Amino acid sequence: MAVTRRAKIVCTLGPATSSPERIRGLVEAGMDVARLNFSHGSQADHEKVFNLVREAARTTGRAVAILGDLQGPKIRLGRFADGPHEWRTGDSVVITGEDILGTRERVSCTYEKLPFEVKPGDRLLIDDGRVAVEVIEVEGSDIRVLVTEGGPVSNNKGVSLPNVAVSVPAMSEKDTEDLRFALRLGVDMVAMSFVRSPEDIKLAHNIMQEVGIHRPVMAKVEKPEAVTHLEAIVNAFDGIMVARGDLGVELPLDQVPLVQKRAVQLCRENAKPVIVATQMLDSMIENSRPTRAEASDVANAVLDGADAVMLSGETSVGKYPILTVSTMGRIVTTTEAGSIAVPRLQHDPRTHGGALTVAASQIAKAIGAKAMVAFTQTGDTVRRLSRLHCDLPLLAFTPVPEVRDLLALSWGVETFLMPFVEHTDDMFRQVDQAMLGLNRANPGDLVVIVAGSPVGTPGSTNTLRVHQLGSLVDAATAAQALR
Ligand SMILES: Nc1ncnc2c1ncn2[C@@H]1O[C@H](COP(=O)(O)OP(=O)(O)OP(=O)(O)O)[C@@H](O)[C@H]1O
Ligand SMILES: CC(=O)C(=O)O
Ligand SMILES: [K+]
Ligand SMILES: [Mg+2]
Repeated sequence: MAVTRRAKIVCTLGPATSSPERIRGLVEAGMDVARLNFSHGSQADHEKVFNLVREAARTTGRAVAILGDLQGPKIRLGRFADGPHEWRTGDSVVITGEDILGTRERVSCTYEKLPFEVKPGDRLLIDDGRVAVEVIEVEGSDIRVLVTEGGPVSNNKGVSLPNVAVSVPAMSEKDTEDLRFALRLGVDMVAMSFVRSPEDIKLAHNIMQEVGIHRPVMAKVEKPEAVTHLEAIVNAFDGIMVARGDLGVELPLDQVPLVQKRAVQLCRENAKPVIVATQMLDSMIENSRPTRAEASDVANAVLDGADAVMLSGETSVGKYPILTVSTMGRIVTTTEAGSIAVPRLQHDPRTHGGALTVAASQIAKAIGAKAMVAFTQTGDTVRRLSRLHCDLPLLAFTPVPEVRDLLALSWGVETFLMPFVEHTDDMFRQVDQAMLGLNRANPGDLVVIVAGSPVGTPGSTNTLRVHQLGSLVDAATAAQALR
């Protein structure tokens, strides 16, 4: 059974990737998760691409999950009446809390209280720090600023205030509406931006409760508060995105690499999926080849042990979206083919699931098994296998669609949505059907199966079986295979 790429690829969709052809191209190039970024575009735009992704997944037969990424409490510039402008160093311009259609000289921002929360001398960074301005004075709703580092400005660019604790709520009205919309649309998972506390997940859960649709929620780590409470946030949420774009503005830039490594390791210790995001192949927005530094960045995220790597502007607005995905896929595959191991877990797994999965991977290697298989109701067992980054194929069987969807993010996991298993014989039959039916292995090959008993009871992971494909083995045969 050939193992190809194991780390997953998340692609942000946008104007460059809104046509059926482009979306199909992304899927064929290896997109595992499509990110709908609610910071940009209308709900109608997102609905359109949502349907195109589902369509492309169906026609290609590839599993593609859809992530709805909420804007979060980010302050942004409003819209300009007449396209992008250049703010030159030394220019004096106005950012206003008033809701106006902007000009080069005066543009609105999405947080009307901003004029009351800044003071002369404060530094504002626009578009992930590409443009910097300093507050000169505040007159009513107008903040007069001096451009200290010039550059282009355009619609909805982010505004960060690294040293100002602004009092924006964790979910804006827009976020609430977008979340309701995304849930009803059918997204597979949700990301909350600018998470500051483990409690923030409750805001999403409340809305899920109200709508009656529950989906996994990822926390985007892009605030100093999230770095401070990282472990609690990893525990509270279903996974993490290291959102390096805003993180590198909110924190001194030089801290980003270590936060990335710490977040990836913490997620692995806790068996939660982790995405490394932003600027991974940034120069491919314009060029058909990435820089060597960018190739190394993707490779190093994989070697850190990330479950997934993400493309943003490269696929949403870039010139070479599909080429970028295939380039990223190649870098990942080549890196994984090298014999450099990801860091070891820093703790010895002690939960039943944790200990059993470590044993399963050792046994699988020792007996030359062709794959590891996990039966899971929550996804937890298979995430515990995934975090070990074992070379063998890793198959998850679950009757729960939401579990399959979140597993789209987990390193090396291929998921089969299967009917609920009542007896162990059903379990073996499902494995045979998947592996032999799809020509993934031959009769007589061994696989190691981890499951719970009684079968189908969440949290009961306690069974490890060696199964010979094509035979309904009993315990004696399994024991013999183990010898
Ligand atoms: N749907 C869209 N319509 C118009 N412009 C877009 C759209 N999506 C992205 N862009 C442009 O591409 C840039 C990069 O895209 P990306 O999706 O990474 O946005 P971002 O603002 O950096 O993300 P985030 O809000 O999550 O931090 C954006 O800043 C924006 O200028
Ligand atoms: C992805 C994202 O939101 C960031 O990097 O800031
Ligand atoms: K967003
Ligand atoms: Mg961000």
